[in-house]
Amino acid sequence: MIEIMRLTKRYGEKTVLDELSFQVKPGLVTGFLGPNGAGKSTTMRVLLGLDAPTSGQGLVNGRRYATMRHPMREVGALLDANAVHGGRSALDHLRCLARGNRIGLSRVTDVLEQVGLAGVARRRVGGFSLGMRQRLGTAAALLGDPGVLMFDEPVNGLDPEGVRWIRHLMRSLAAEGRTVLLSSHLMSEMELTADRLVIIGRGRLVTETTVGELAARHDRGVLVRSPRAAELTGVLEAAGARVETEPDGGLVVRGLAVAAIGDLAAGGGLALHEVTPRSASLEEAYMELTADSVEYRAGGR
Ligand SMILES: Nc1ncnc2c1ncn2[C@@H]1O[C@H](COP(=O)(O)OP(=O)(O)OP(=O)(O)O)[C@@H](O)[C@H]1O
Repeated sequence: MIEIMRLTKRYGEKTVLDELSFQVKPGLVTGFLGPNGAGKSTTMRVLLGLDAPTSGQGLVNGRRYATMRHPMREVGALLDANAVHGGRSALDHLRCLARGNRIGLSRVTDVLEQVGLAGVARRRVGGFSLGMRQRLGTAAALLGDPGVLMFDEPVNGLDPEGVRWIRHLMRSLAAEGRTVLLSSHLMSEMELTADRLVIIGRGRLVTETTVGELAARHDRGVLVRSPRAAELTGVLEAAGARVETEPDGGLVVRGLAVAAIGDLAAGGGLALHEVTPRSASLEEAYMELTADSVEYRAGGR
């Protein structure tokens, strides 16, 4: 369990986190989304004791990171895949971490297998591609078999096979009952991986939701065409739908699912020539939600 409680972080005049509060529950993948500069990395850094909050706090299993005796056994994190000594081998890097955290060396072999790096374990990390470093960072996060895991943009640098692997790994870690927090600025990635979504912008909570809820909230109705549109409107409205007629005669129906519209039309003997759900894509919904909090935007918009 991760608890962010009224977390505020200022750098000089700049407020990076502004009374941010949310919780991340076990057994789920929680997607942590926000535009560039929203404060995702800063939140994770505070949780890991790498940055001190200006006020408020971030707790893992009810405790601050700094007070944990063997932190890697409680929380594993991948923040920056490049933050590793290039002169060492993957094996030495992990062994060193294991010793420092009183973790049995057999775990090193296990996690190297798990992330697919067993074959290159003795190679110098300096020669690793970004994707391989992401895997090594993931291995380090998993080393202490922690119940809480945090990954900052873990798919950066991974090829499609690697992206699929990470997605599967996140889901299986959550299925084992672990708390998984996964940051990204890409909704498309979260759509496939996350159960819950925590969306922030400019250091503030925009919304806590699920993929399904977000899609429903941005439902734009179902476009229906029928040669007997007026009669169909009556039937649908009688069933509780809100129906608007478009200039070209199409009906935009809200409050009824596609199947219900089809059934009602069939029941009334009314032919349908088109039934198209017009839900906004999750990406559009996310862009709308965060439009006011985008800090860095290309010119001309
Ligand atoms: N040490 C620092 N000093 C001053 N400002 C900082 C510092 N670290 C981060 N910031 C600022 O804090 C803001 C939030 O940064 P953060 O990296 O947490 O965002 P993010 O949501 O992770 O973004 P991204 O998706 O780009 O990684 C940014 O505007 C950044 O410039």
